[in-house]
Amino acid sequence: MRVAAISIFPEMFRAITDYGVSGRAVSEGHLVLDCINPRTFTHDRHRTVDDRPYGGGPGMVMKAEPVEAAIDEAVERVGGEAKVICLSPQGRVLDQAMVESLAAEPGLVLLSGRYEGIDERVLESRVDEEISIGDYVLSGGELAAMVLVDAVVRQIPGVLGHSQSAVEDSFADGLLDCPHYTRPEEHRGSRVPEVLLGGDHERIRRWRLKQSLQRTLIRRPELLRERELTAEEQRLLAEIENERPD
Ligand SMILES: NC(=O)c1ccc(N[C@@H]2CC[C@@H](O)C2)nc1
Repeated sequence: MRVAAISIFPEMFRAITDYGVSGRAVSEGHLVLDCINPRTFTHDRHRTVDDRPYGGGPGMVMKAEPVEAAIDEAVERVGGEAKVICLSPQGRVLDQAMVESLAAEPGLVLLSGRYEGIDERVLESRVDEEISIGDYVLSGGELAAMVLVDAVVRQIPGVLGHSQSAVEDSFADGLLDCPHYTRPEEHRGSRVPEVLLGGDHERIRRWRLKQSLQRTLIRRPELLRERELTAEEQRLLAEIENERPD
């Protein structure tokens, strides 16, 4: 997948190109991430990318010209067919379904604003979609862009080894993840659940599914309302309801 990130702080993206799963995706060629700085497309001595807001008010606004020139360069780098996304609190909130659909795109241009935002004429004319990673304000779109790239890159075949299949990711099946344990069996007086110490894989699978259902019911019940439940999941939920303290 080819991604072009537009930001006045391109170095920030080392956080995903130089580490972990996304870093390996880059080194193995599953992900190509170009960073493009609007400042490159300024022509004044101070390389100005921002200016005061019409109508007054605090802060500065990113000028349309340098950002649009950066978008042109980004679309070319990505190879023409690119979805141009701006990260902002005004966007549709990212969820796993959107992540999976973005992973199917041939190329993405991710626009990260700073200051109070980007001149609206850029959003109107050059941005296909605004996406938010949640209902809170950040100082810039870069961290949101990196969250999106990390989630999307996990969906690319070959990025996660068999041992980490994205299919088993908690949100992949619409449930919260089950608890995880590793050695030692007893830690500060707390023991690993016995079922996990045995070798009965079917019993372990069922226990993990029940744990995921229980956690989802307790912490995020709205996720269950949206989800088709298998017969087995319905049975396990009934068991959970019967076991719940009154
Ligand atoms: N929740 C989010 O995804 C989000 C994205 C961007 C952002 N802040 C930038 C700074 C200026 C403007 O471009 C938007 N805050 C929150």
